[in-house]
Amino acid sequence: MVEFKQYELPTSGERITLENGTMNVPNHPIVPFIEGDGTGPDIWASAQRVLDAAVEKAYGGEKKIAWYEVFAGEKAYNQFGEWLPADTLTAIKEYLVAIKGPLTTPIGGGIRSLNVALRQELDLYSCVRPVRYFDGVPSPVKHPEQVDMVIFRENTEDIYAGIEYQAFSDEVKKVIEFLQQEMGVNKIRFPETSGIGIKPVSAEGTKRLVKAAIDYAIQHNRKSVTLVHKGNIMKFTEGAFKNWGYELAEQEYAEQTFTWGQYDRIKEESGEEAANKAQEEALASGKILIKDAIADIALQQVLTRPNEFDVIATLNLNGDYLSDALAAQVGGIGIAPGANINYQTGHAIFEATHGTAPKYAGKDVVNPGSVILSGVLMLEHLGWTEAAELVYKGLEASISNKTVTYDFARLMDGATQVKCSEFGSEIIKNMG
Ligand SMILES: NC(=O)C1=CN([C@@H]2O[C@H](COP(=O)(O)OP(=O)(O)OC[C@H]3O[C@@H](n4cnc5c(N)ncnc54)[C@H](OP(=O)(O)O)[C@@H]3O)[C@@H](O)[C@H]2O)C=CC1
Ligand SMILES: O=C(O)CCC(=O)C(=O)O
Ligand SMILES: [Mg+2]
Repeated sequence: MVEFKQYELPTSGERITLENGTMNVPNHPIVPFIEGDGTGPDIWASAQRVLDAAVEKAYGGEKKIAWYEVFAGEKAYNQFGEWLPADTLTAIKEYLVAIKGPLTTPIGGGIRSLNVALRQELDLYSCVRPVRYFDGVPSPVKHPEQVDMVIFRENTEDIYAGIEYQAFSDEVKKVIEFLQQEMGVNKIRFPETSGIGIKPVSAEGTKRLVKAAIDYAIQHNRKSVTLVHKGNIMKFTEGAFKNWGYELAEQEYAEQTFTWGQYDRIKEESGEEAANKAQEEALASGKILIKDAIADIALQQVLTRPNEFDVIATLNLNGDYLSDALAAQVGGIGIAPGANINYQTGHAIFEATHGTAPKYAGKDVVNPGSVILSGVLMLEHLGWTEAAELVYKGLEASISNKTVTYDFARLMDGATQVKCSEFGSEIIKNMG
């Protein structure tokens, strides 16, 4: 039996478990939730109502989520004097699947990101962010319906891991001295006034992420996985990510994939025509194309040629940039869901792509769509697809009736602008 230092045990529900790779979901699973900072309480309240209504409607009361509040961020600090109490990690480890609102990270000083800490502590190495279009959502591009991509962002490494030394500190002096004296580095432009950030990227970290992306592509009949990297400049981190990605595909998925690495080798040995033919045949036989793109041009091409991108596997920072940019194409960050998953342990935290949007905190105005859709990803993860479908139905109808929150209303002709809580009610009403 789990023991908490400060939290009370859940009063109802049962544990979700993972045995031999199979998840067992009881009818009343305990699901820890973190409300979040800023707009978190508004969007979480709306999302919880929508998810409960969908489950109730889909299963007539037979299934029900036993929500269990755990704490992080400002609420945790105010109640327990800690930003991320150990009990929160214990609870998520114990109950496997959790959902959270956004948490604030100060810029340039103060605490490090609690969002990143949760991903690192639980080793949630895959940040999965599907980007798809819902009919009627206002978009800045001509063909938003062509956007149907799923980003697999490595979630534990890269410059995002937070290994940084502040300019003028004793630590940074040591690091710079080491680099200059032991490693012969003479390229630090202003060594006296530099901060230093370190970017670890490993073969294991890359391969488990790319494996998750390829597995997803196979399970969901996707056509390609694009490895997005800046390997021309950062050869041994981003370049290695590309090479390890191809290596994994060729070693572990030879039957299911064809890579641009293979294409290049055939081209070199037998010419372009032979390489084109080999690729065509592989794709015609249903193999998934594993290709790559350098991050800067990828950011342009997801916009100009969206139908050439399907599943994307990328490093932590590229994935962060790419997820907000892609969200814009299909109507913005108000409907951009995500999941942080470790496919081995089964631990998963579902969360929106956006942050706390502090200027709207407590105003009940922002779009709860991202957390609602993150909840839908969670329902799908639990196998509760009937409930997930109901939320999609309610959301699609609310958008097509043009009864929407401010972010959509400001771009839609003839829209009725509703509050965050009212949008939740609208979705529930439109579930049918
Ligand atoms: N996973 C997490 O918990 C994340 C946390 N953060 C943290 O959040 C804080 C604020 O970050 P910031 O850079 O301002 O980015 P935010 O994503 O919080 O907000 C930026 C803008 O996005 C729009 N937006 C955000 N959420 C919604 C929503 N639900 N509905 C409609 N529009 C929305 C608003 O645009 P507009 O002004 O046009 O209305 C808002 O001003 C920082 O501390 C950051 O570290 C950031 C990202 C992820
Ligand atoms: O942790 C944060 O504050 C920002 C995280 C973020 O932007 C993201 O995960 O997309
Ligand atoms: Mg981000």
